[in-house]
Amino acid sequence: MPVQTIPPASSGLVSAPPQAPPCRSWDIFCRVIDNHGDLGVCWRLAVDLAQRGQRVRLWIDDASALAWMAPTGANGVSVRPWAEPSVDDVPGDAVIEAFGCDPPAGFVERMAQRGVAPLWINLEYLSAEAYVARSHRLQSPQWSGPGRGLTKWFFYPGFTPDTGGLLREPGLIERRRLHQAAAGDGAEALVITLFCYANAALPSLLDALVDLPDTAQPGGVRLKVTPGWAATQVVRWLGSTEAPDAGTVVRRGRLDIEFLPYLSQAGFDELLWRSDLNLVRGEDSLVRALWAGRPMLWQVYPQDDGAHLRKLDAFLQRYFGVADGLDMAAVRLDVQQVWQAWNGAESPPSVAQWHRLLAALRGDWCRASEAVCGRLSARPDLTSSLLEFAADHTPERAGAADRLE
Ligand SMILES: Cc1cn([C@H]2C[C@H](O)[C@@H](COP(=O)(O)OP(=O)(O)O[C@H]3O[C@@H](C)[C@H](O)[C@@H](O)[C@H]3O)O2)c(=O)[nH]c1=O
Repeated sequence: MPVQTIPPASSGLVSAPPQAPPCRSWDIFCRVIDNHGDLGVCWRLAVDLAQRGQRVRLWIDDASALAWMAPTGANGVSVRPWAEPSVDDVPGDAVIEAFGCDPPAGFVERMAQRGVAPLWINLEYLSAEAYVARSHRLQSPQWSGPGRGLTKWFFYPGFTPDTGGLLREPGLIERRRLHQAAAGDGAEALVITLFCYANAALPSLLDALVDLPDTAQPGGVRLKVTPGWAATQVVRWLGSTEAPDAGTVVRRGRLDIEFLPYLSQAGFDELLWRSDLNLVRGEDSLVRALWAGRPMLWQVYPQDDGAHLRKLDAFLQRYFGVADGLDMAAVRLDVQQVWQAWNGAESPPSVAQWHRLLAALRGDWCRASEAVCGRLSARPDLTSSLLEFAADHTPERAGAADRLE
């Protein structure tokens, strides 16, 4: 494979490793608990590893969503049903257990029996909270059970250099910028993408969009509504009970509401790139909205004990820390407040507050979002960190380090 030329680190465009890493085989285990994020993250990681020359098997208990998320599959990724292994299923060089999903006991036994034990990684959820950096790369020796004698390593994605970083395929930001440049500035209508959970602040946004004065947005607004919670709530706000077919557009004043089908991940990313405001949820679409370089509001997966609000605060601190010094003073307070309200921590924003934010979408807020993307994407990405971790933990290297101590 040819050595790639990469721009200098200061440009923020570095996204390809300087040299192809040695080919290893990876097993990724994923259980679909709820929603689409578990599979979404595992699929992106599997494809990213495969595109960097690795061999990947993705073991999954429910692959049905791949029919729309990845209808064409991906070279180098083999999707396997979650099951006890057959005699031919020799564990690969590295085994990733996504989100503590407990691979089948028989597979873990095989890992312990392998001549050279695989590197066993528990890939955790993304958070900006402080425990992430503290827990990243901690090891947990297995004293009993099928994996006895093996070590499991905790690997945390994150926003800072002392974490595993964020998923970002090589060349992604460059491709996104080219796509946006080709689409040209400012389609007439303001485009807003809606992907959310049950959200008490949503009606206030819809009311504000219908009330948006002609002078504020002469081209009107196009709201793109994803299937599921988003569509159900918009339908309720429209006073209806049944979600219309995908592709249907409903008009209210100068607001066009378009009901979308499920898109492939690539199509979903492009949707975010073409939007002026991305309302996203969960961790995977949060990251993709950051890479879109456009204004966004994130709804954290709600938890009964309020843990999501701590997660939100930690993220906002990080986000506005990264945005420090950027020219978004005029909207900063509104963005922070509306972000809290979007997560139920405050009462829904007023129509006037929404209007102030909407007015900044193609101005300060947009420029700040691109700058935040540039700063975050200058850091190593998650797949590169995993490959580096695997290189540091090949048995030969680990053995050499042991001998030196
Ligand atoms: C709407 C849509 C989403 N997607 C993809 C993008 C993402 O990979 C995935 C959505 O994942 P997320 O953004 O993470 O949101 P989510 O809400 O679906 O997933 C969540 O589930 C909870 C159980 C977890 O605890 C959360 O951490 C989170 O992962 O679906 C498409 O590919 N096409 C689409 O049309």
